[in-house]
Amino acid sequence: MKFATLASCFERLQATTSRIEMTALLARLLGGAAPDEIGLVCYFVLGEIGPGYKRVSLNIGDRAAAAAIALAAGTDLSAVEAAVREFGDYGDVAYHLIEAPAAESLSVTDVHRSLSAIAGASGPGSAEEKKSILARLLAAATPVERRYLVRLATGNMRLGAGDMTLLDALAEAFLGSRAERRALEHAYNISSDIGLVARTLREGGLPAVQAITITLHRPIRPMLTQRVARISEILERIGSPVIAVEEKYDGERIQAHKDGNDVTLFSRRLTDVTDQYPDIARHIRRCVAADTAILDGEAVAFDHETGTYRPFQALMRRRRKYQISEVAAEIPATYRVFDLLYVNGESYLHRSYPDRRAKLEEILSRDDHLSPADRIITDNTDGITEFYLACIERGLEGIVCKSCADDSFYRAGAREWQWIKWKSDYAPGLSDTLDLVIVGANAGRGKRAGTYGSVLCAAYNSEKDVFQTVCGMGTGFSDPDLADLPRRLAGARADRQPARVMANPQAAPDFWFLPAQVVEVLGLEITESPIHTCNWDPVRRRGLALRFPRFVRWRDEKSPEQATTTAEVAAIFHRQREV
Ligand SMILES: Nc1ncnc2c1ncn2[C@@H]1O[C@H](COP(=O)(O)OP(=O)(O)OP(=O)(O)O)[C@@H](O)[C@H]1O
Repeated sequence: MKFATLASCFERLQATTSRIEMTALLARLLGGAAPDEIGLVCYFVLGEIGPGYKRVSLNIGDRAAAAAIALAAGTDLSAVEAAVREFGDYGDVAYHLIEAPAAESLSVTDVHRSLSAIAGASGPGSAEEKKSILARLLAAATPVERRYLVRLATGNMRLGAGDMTLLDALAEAFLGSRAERRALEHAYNISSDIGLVARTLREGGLPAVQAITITLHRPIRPMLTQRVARISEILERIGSPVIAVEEKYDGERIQAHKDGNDVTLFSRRLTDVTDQYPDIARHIRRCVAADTAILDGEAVAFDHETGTYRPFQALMRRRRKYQISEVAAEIPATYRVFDLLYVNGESYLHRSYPDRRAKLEEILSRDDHLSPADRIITDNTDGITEFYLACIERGLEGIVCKSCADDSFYRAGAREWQWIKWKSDYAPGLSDTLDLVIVGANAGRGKRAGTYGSVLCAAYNSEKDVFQTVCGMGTGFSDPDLADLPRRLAGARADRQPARVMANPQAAPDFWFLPAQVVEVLGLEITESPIHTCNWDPVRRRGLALRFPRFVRWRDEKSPEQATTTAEVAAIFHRQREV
């Protein structure tokens, strides 16, 4: 496939404000891709050059992009900088500034090869090498291609298509309808690699996709928890006669892959964080009695002298330090394992939670640094409440209740009623904060001139793969947070309402943003609203809104699709009413 075909599809994707049209455009594009290209096309659409978990970084910053554009255009840096002031985007600068006619016709594979060479360049002289590879690509390209080459290289693709939109498009192209997306989702959930799913589908059809299996060092998308409004609802919601109540740790979710002595650790966003936790990798080598295994658990900072857990912030301090081995000694992390997904070549996803837990206990030799999550088994609410209070006393964040039924499988990537969390109350009305996605902002006035006065926040509708607004938020920010807002949001600026953002005209902000930044928000209650589109009822012309939202913190470890869902907001609203 010619890269020009891709670039012209990208132009159309950017111009559309309809998700259905976006899916149709992508389906047509994917339908025309050859087996060895289709995976690359998927990565490019997502603004990447490989599966997200591989952490392939091109490391082309604004300065390097400017230098490459100058080289390809035969001008100096000051001309590029002037054009950046005029157009505001390096892709547009490359489009306008480089005048040479396209030297050759680039294929998708050519572009991927060159970008991979840029990613692979390291050591002294690599900055020069990256610049000249990019300049050569730009010189060979047409103006529209240049726009997207620069956006790919600088990590600013901003097409607004997410992985679920791509799965819909693949289903439409190869299985006849978007309704078939579910058939592809499982393969994606256990491989976290949309390129692989696309390639397999293109080559071998649905049976081949269904044969995709768990592979070590390739992350599985994590199973997630639901929430309820009252502790007394937990048993009824889970629906199994006995449940397990586990301690809830306030640390970082870590999926550990052990392959002999080779250990890989993945974060909640499925990036490789092995370098961040050399201590945990060591404990896993020592304490896991299996040749191969995939564990799910939480890394928590633990004070071995006092035997108490330390807060999430302590763990995050490790991240900022360069010399991780030194900080690891100062702030040791322990690994509390709550699930087993795979052992000695066998998937455990379709085993019940009690079976998985029994095997987990069999293969773990527990010590201070690594142990299965502490828990009780109970059939009554008093038992749950007692354990919860004891957890809070020990400085934990709360509990996670889990079904023990025969069908309590590990549902990769799903948020269902098999796992329910209960945390200490943050606010009188809500039992939890929401994680929302910033999709817009209003200009600041007075004291806030130069930054934003408020941001427009949205929840994720996972059924439709769109973002629906829930509130405008202007309070809770510290002065430094406020001052930093424009920088934080700069990369996501969009010149019109993005296709996957649903907002009513009354809520239209001064500036739009593509869904990228996730923020934790505290609020008083959920109410009906004629303005916000969360769970929009077209007949009553009402959605749901969060009242009195306050900024709590940034959730950089979450992707927009991992934000609070509109279904969760609806569940909170209905339960609030019952109370
Ligand atoms: N015993 C446990 N079982 C499952 N998850 C646990 C447990 N202890 C701690 N956790 C953590 O709790 C998280 C879910 O609760 P929480 O609301 O704190 O996190 P979140 O990031 O806001 O939500 P989510 O991960 O569900 O999107 C899990 O992702 C996991 O990292």
